[in-house]
Amino acid sequence: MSNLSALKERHEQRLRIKRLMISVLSQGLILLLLATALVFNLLDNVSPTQYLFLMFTAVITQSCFWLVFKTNLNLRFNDPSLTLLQMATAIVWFSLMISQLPDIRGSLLLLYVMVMLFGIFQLDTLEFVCAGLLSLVCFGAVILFDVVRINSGMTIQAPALNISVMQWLILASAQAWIALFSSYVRRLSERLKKQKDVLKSSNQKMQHAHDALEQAMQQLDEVAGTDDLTGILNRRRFFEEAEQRLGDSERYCATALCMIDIDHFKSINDRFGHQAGDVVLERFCQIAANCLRTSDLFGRYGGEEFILLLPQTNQDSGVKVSERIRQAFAEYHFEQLAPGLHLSLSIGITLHRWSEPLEATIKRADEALYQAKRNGRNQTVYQSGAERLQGQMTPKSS
Ligand SMILES: Nc1nc2c(ncn2[C@@H]2O[C@H](COP(=O)(O)OP(=O)(O)OP(=O)(O)O)[C@@H](O)[C@H]2O)c(=O)[nH]1
Repeated sequence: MSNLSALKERHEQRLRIKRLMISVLSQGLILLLLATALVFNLLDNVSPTQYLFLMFTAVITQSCFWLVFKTNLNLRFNDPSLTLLQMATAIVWFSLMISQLPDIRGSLLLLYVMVMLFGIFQLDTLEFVCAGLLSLVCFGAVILFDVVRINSGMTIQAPALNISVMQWLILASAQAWIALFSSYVRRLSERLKKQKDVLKSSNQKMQHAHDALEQAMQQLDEVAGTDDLTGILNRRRFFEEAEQRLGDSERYCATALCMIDIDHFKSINDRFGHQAGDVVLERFCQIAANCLRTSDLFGRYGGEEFILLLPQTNQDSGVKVSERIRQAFAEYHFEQLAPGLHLSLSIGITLHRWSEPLEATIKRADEALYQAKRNGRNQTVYQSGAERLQGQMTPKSS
């Protein structure tokens, strides 16, 4: 058995024991009510010995069930919950009790109905009908037992035969009604289950279609070289152009590289929807583009992360450009999404070292970006290769 199914089995076994505890509690409650009635002398025909006998049989039967569940013996049966067996035991026990309490027999018939409720979701129609018939047979046996004892000359307190027969008929009608009701409930729950499965599989199909569409759009973007949503360079084209620019650059000419990430962008999608997220991305690109020179390279690195290559830019100028973008974006009011909504950026910046691979520069800028996130976001962090220097930091609440 795999770990997962063992875990599931343990969980179900715990549920079965919980269900047993509910039945123990119900029986305990009935015994408590009986004890109260005895203490207040409301039951003339029940002796303490009879009461103790009822209690003893209840304890014995429920302990047996508890042991069976605890030792996992129940797993050998077709229905490991042993619902039918538990119901049958309860029916026999209630019949025993009913036979001893002729004064309140009419009201005690409710207990049979109560037992049937335990099986509504667990038993199939045939098992349910069998349980109902067992209750009728047991109650019939109680009436017959009274008749036999009266005919053999014993003086016992028992309802008149016609009343008993009437009670039996009422119980039979109630059980027939419950059997019909339970089969209706079962059919309904099976229908709901089927509908849920259909819904699940069509959701999966839609998800596959959505993924395929997204993949196709990504491939189109790749071919076009620009990002479909924002219109700036896509990752592949940015790399191609950046490699070329760095290859052509003079040894002593500084080039800065920035990684830019919109803070808490996921929460924008979650709060206002994916389309609102797209609007933010587009707006960010427009704001950033307005802060750049035509010679700067601006690309979408992926998701809500953007990349900037600033040729002929040293540390001071690079940090200034980053801060200009960060501040312009922070000042923008996204009132179409929510009144008073301002968003922020975290930016990591570094200088490209002559002849180092582009990936190494990006890695350093990325580290600076994560430092900016760790510092609390809404800021620019500069990282040179050897030491880390924090750039402008003007945290602004969004
Ligand atoms: N609307 C929209 N969302 C996107 C797009 N691409 C990626 N995303 C979403 O961007 C979110 C990125 O979330 P995270 O990586 O957790 O980052 P974050 O919420 O900004 O958190 P921090 O970076 O730690 O501040 C994910 O929910 C992606 O689904 C896109 O093109 N449009």
